[in-house]
Amino acid sequence: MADAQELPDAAPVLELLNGFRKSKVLFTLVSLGVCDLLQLGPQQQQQQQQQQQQHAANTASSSSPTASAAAAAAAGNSSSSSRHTLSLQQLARLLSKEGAEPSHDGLGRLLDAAVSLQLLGGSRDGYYLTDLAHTYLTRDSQHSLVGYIIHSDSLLYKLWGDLETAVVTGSNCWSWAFGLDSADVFASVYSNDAAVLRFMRGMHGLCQLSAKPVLTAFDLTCYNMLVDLGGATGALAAAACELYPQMRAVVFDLPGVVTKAQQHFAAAPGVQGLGDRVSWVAGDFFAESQEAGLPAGDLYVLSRILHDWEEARCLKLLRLVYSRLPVGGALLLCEMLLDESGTAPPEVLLQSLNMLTQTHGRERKLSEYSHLLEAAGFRRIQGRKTGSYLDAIIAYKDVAEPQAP
Ligand SMILES: C[S@@+](CC[C@H](N)C(=O)[O-])C[C@H]1O[C@@H](n2cnc3c(N)ncnc32)[C@H](O)[C@@H]1O
Repeated sequence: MADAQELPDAAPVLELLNGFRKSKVLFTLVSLGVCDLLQLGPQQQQQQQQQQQQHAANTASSSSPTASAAAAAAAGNSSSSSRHTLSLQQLARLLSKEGAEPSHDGLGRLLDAAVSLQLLGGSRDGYYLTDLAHTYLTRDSQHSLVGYIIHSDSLLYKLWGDLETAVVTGSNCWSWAFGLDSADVFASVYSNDAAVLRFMRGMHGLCQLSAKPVLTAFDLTCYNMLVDLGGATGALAAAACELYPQMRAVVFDLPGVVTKAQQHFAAAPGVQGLGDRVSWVAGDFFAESQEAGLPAGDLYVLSRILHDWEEARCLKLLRLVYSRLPVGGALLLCEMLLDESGTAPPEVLLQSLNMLTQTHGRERKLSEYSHLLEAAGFRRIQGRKTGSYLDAIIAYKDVAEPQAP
């Protein structure tokens, strides 16, 4: 047996072994709403409690300010230089459910772990949000990742719990983890109204992270009408209109998603103010008769769409886009690019496993996207690593009909 000195350091194994614990601290901190409470601070908390009491006493009053209005006001006032602090006792009281406070011991351990992970600062006498948490872990932040964190906690964590089965069978985990339909992925993702909104909030936050880098990876100044297929909340479409003053955009998505986008996101920061430059159309890009359904444009976008599907459906969608584009038009793909070796970067390989647990798709190399795009008729295909969450690929329609392969 090898001498102890010859053993490789076990630290990387222990780091991997414990990785899920860190994720779960983040998930629990956010799902309990600790960061939102710290963002509000004691004054706003008191104000909010008074408003709730007033509201309860006078339910007829429709002009009572809401908690989120108070949160927005607090968000406006809050900065890293004027941090709110709440003690363990205060937080426990604010987190009471039906009069029962959470265990001070349990909550204290969670909060101290969050301090060690640089999500919070302070100690039991007074915790506060770090800049990181203030920006990404509060619901009302313009850059909030709370939606994707809640989605990860409520769905992905359980789907990944069945990774071994996914690996052995080569298919997603919806039926094992939730008893849902593994064949109809989006029917499973959108299993109820709350799930639709949760997924959309998740997509919104992540999309905002890389919208600018993917939209500036290539020169898009000559396009006037962007069609974002599967564009969900309109985050990317809105960012495109902000970056390119000549551009208008239409977001195409499933009917239930479009309804929610119009209800909940049309007034979101970044989307609001663009007037009628961003609009939504409901439909199904896999429906049989698509000629009339898909909006017309000179720049189509597929952002995190192809990674949901196997090659046959990707090709079907790419051929449809090609047929709808005018000559001179382009398609922008926003996806994570695998290196040509197929063994890096790690985050893309992990995302490909993530797609295995929940979709029919995978992450791909530029050469694999090129192959699909060429088969659909596209030419002059270029890929760019953006250094951000998503990479960009552009492909052009130079001739009216796809050439025979
Ligand atoms: C992974 S999300 C990507 C959302 C957005 N493009 C982004 O990057 O944040 C996939 C999107 O495709 C939409 N979608 C799935 N199947 C669709 C279909 N058959 N027709 C239209 N949209 C669809 C979903 O509703 C969802 O908004």
